[in-house]
Amino acid sequence: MKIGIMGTGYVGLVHGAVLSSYGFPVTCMDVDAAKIERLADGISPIYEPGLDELLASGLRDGTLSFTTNAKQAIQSSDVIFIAVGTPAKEDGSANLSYVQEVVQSIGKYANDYKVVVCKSTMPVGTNRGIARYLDGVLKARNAPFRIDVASNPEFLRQGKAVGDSRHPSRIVIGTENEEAKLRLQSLYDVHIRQDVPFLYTNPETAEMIKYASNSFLAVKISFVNELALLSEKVGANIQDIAAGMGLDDRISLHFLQAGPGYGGSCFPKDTQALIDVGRKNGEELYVVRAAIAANEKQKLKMVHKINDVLSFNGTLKGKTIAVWGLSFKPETDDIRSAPSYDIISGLLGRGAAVKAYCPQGMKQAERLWTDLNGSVAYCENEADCAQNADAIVLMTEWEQFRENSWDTIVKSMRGNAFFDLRNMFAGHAHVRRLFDYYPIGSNELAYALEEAQ
Ligand SMILES: NC(=O)c1ccc[n+]([C@@H]2O[C@H](COP(=O)([O-])OP(=O)(O)OC[C@H]3O[C@@H](n4cnc5c(N)ncnc54)[C@H](O)[C@@H]3O)[C@@H](O)[C@H]2O)c1
Ligand SMILES: O=c1ccn([C@@H]2O[C@H](COP(=O)(O)OP(=O)(O)O[C@H]3O[C@H](CO)[C@@H](O)[C@H](O)[C@H]3O)[C@@H](O)[C@H]2O)c(=O)[nH]1
Repeated sequence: MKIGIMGTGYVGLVHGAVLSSYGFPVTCMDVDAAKIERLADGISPIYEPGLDELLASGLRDGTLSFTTNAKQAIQSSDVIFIAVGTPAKEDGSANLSYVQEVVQSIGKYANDYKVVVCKSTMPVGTNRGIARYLDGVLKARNAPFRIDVASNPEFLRQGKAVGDSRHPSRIVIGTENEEAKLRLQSLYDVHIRQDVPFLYTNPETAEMIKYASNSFLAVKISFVNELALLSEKVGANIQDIAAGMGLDDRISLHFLQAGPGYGGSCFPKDTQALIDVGRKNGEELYVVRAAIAANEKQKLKMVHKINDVLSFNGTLKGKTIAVWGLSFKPETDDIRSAPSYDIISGLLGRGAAVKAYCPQGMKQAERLWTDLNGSVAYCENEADCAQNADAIVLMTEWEQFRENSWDTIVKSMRGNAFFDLRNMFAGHAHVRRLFDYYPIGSNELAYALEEAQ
C-alpha cells in the first residue's frame, strides 16, 4: 500500500516517518518549498525526539520521499492522509482553508480509487462534507472510480510523538465505508500491537472524540489550576491534593499537574473550535468555556503573583526576571500558544526587564514573537540567564534544569526569588533553602509546617 501524506507538520511528518519505518512507501507533500528541500536533505524542521533517526533511515532505504508536487503525491498513493493545520480563526472556529486546498487537489488529480484519511482535527461534519464534495467532483469528471473517506483522528503528544505514533492509546476509525475501514485496518495491523484498542464508528463520532478528548484534558488542567490558586490562600498543597484525588482511579493522577496554564497547538484551538460547533448547533458548552476562561485567568495570576512579590509601588521597573523555558512543554521547540508569551508580555508591561532561555524554543520565539524582539534578551543557558536577575521564573519543566550548580547561580543573581510555575523543585530541599521559593498551589507556611513535622 502506497501512502501519501499531505502536510509535513508534527502529525504528518511523524506519522509518515513511522509508516516508512514499517516498510510502507511514503510520499510526504507540503506547500512549503523550503521545508521540503530541507527534509529531502534529512533536516527536520521540528525538534521531536527520535524523528531525525527515522527520517535518515527512511531517506536512506528509499521508503520516504518529499515533494511539493500535489499531483504526484496524490497519483502515486493508495491511501492519502490529510495532516495539514486547522488553526483557530479570530472567532474561534477552525480554519479549514488548508484542508479545502488539499481536498480540491485530490478531486482534481485523483486518477484511480483512493482512500482519503482525515488525520487533521476537523469539526464535526467536515469528513462527510469532504466525501460529498469528492463524489460531486468525480461525477462531474465522469471518473470511473470512487474515493472513500475516513476520519482517523490523531492523539499523539509533542515531545513523545514517535512513541505515541508507534504505540497509540487507541485507533479511532470513523467511516461507514467498508473498503476504507479495511485498508486502514490492514495498514495499522502491520505495526500496531495487538492490545491497542480499535474503535470503529461514524465520522461524526470520530470527529467529536478528538475534540472531546482534548477539551476534557483542558478542563482537568483548568480545574486543578483553580484549586492551586485557592490552595495558596488556605494553606493547602495542590500536589498532595492531586495525589489524593488521583488515587481514585475514576479520577486518575494524569493531567492534574498544576502550572501556568495549558498551551500548545491543540488545547487552546480545539476547545475554542468545540465551543464554536456548540454555538452553531444551539448548544452552549459552559464547562469548556469555563476551562478556557480559567486558563486565561491562570496566566494573568502568574504575573500578579510575581508582581506581588517583586514590585515596588506596583510596578516591576528596575527588576530583571530570568525566564527558564519558553516552549509550551518540554521536549519540543513548539511555542504555539505557550503561556510563556502571555506571562512575559505581562511582566514587560509592568516594566520588568526580561531575560530568557529555552533549550529548544528560542529560535521559534525570535522568529514568531517579533513584538518581543528587542525587549527580551535571549541567553546561552539557564545560568547565564539567571545572572544579575532578581528572580527566576521556571516556566517549562525541561529535565536539564534539574542539574545546576545552585550555589553559583544564586550568587550570580541580584535577588533570590524563584517562582517555580511547574513545582519542579517542590521536593528539592537545597533549592528551597537557597532561594525565596514560590511554588504553585502551596505556600511557604504550609511548607514550614511540613518541615516541622
Ligand atoms: N501537533 C500535534 O501534536 C497534533 C496532534 C494531534 C492532532 N493534531 C492535528 O493535526 C493537524 C496538523 O497539526 P500539526 O501541528 O502537525 O500541523 P503544523 O501546523 O505543524 O503543520 C501543517 C503543515 O501543513 C502544510 N500545509 C498547509 N497547506 C498545505 C497544503 N495545501 N498542502 C500540503 N501541505 C500544506 C504547512 O505548510 C505545514 O507544514 C491539525 O489539525 C492538528 O490539530 C496535531
Ligand atoms: O497535568 C498537566 C498536563 C499538561 N499540562 C499542560 O497542557 C498542555 C498540553 O500538554 P500535552 O497534552 O502533554 O501536550 P500536547 O502535545 O499538546 O498534546 C495534546 O494535544 C494533542 C493535539 O491534539 C493531542 O493529540 C494529545 O493527545 C494531547 O495530550 C501543555 O502546556 C502542558 O504543560 C499541564 O499544565 N498539566
